[in-house]
Amino acid sequence: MKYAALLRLAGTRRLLPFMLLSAGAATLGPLSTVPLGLLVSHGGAMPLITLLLALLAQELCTALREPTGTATARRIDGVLRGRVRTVASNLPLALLETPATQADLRLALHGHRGRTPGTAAVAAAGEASRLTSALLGAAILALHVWWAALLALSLALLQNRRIATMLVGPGGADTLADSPAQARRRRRADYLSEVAGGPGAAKELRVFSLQPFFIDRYVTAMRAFLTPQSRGRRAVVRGYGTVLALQLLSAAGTFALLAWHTGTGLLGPGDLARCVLAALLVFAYGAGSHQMFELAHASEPYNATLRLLTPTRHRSTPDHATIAPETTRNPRAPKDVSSVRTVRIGDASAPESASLARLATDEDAFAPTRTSSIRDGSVLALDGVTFAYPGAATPLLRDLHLHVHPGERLAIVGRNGAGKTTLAKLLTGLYTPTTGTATIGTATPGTGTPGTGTPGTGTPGTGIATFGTDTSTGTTGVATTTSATAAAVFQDFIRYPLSLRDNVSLGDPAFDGTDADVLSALESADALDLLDVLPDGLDTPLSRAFTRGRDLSGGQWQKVALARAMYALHPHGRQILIVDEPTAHLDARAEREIFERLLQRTRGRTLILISHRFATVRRADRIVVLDGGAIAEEGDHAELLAANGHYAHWYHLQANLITQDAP
Ligand SMILES: Nc1ncnc2c1ncn2[C@@H]1O[C@H](COP(=O)(O)OP(=O)(O)OP(=O)(O)O)[C@@H](O)[C@H]1O
Repeated sequence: MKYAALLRLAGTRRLLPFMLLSAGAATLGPLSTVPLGLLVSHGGAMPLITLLLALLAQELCTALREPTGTATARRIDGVLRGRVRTVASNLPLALLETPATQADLRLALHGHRGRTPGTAAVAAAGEASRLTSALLGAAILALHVWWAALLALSLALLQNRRIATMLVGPGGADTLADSPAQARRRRRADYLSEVAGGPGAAKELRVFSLQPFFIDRYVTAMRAFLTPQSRGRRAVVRGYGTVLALQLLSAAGTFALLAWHTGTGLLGPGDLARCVLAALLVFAYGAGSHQMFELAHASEPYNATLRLLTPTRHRSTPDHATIAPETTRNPRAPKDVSSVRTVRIGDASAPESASLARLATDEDAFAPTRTSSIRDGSVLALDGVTFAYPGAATPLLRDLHLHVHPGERLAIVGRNGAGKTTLAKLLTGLYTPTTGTATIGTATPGTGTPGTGTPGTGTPGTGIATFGTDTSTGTTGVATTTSATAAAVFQDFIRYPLSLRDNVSLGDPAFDGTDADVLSALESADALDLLDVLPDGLDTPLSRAFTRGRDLSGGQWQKVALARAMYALHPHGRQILIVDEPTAHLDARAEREIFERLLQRTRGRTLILISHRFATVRRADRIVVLDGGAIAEEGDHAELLAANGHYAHWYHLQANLITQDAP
């Protein structure tokens, strides 16, 4: 029923032909028993023509149902996937990154073995059509010999149920294939197959002669996956014996009854023919159908989609922040903030029992809820922020207080894994604090009205996004933002398989920049010389998957990512730039060049720099040293050297490394 309810998502234009054809396929078989009976009992051209037309129409309905069903399923899946994408793009980043959310997204967007909620909805209609046909057949049979109808129908229902249990019920062969243990084995085998045969690992495999090792592991993993599955399949083959026995019993019993009644003269030849055709329709239901697989396999993608579209089901953290005047919610926020903008994600009150069909058509619950671009000024503040990744036993960062002033150049340093990138993501609203408050907004006092911010709207220059503990409900606020205030280059920047121009101008798709802007960004990232090696200049696709496409070296890609961020810093562009190890792949000359231009281009804007290179870090206005989940030291280069703590130690260590190697 839950699957059939999804059909309405397809819209009348697609649904109507499909439903009409399904109804035709369901009823024309039983209806053709009438001309058949007449033909056998009285002969004549009319019943013959009617019978032929009925059979032809049934064939047509069955054949045309296939493509209309596919179109219906696609439309339903399109609607659901659109919803899922909207929700995913509004999920808190830390939650989006969890394996559980990723698994749900994979299922919701790609289905399971080609089965989706859409294919299940169509299969549900198909099953309903088969059942209708069987019931009508049984009714026709009952008109003549009611106990033959009872026998055939009850055995057909029994067979159908038996097949369903055998194939897809608990312990059935296909549930075995879908069990978490089997899914793990399958993933392992797939991974090993990819490593052993894919291009990604080919270099290392050859250098270390690892192919035999991985092939051997793959064979073992595949065997571990296939053995229980073959056992399950053998059980199915054995189980089919029972179904076959029931089928034989049903056919023998029904036909014996019909023969007996024919012998007693109760059934004439026409009645007998009608009854035989009606009985065959009932038997067909007992034989099962591929639609039963469709229904069973769709449960995983259906449930994953339901979890994603029902935020309260899915989230391990509370999922909404309410709109409230900033002063009541965030007493420690900077005084010059001008208004509050709070972000709502989905509908936190969505009932547990909500059906997917209803959720998918609830316009209010999933309207895009991004904050507007806030581009004027840049207050960044963390107040008493503690942050733990979902599922982590202990917080990574504890009770942090950090205010970044507009125009400040702040460097964050610390050991690997200290939480520098995480801190930068908190500062820009990409992550939401587990407790405490992160404030992101403007420094333009006097504009805007506190508490009037509406998600998705607002005037640039008056907004402030506050994320954190929601004192009105006692929950911890979870909100997301695209961090429209900030441009960023993270360590895992994206290598878009698009043209060089697109790779740069994606820094701000809303900015109608020219090629001159793209070239200027490339120049700032010391990447102009790329144009000498790319055959079609800015139009060259940066992927070898395209004709005349080119791949780039690690350093060249990093320059392109930097150029993308530089592009976002156009005169009306982003006010904050985060660069996470921006020069890790670059040679010393390029590093120096780029850093100078970075400082120039971010003049008057906020720069947050994460780097292990102290030659770069030392030029920041303020350096924050993260250690043990807290800010251990804070100050400018000279102050931190004088303090003689971690920073001084690491700085001297790096300096010594270079001077020791010097001639
Ligand atoms: N999405 C995530 N989910 C769970 N844990 C994460 C996630 N991202 C990072 N971590 C964990 O948080 C810790 C801090 O990571 P982070 O990237 O902030 O460190 P970092 O100081 O920037 O490190 P590095 O100097 O190596 O880049 C690490 O232990 C990491 O494993």
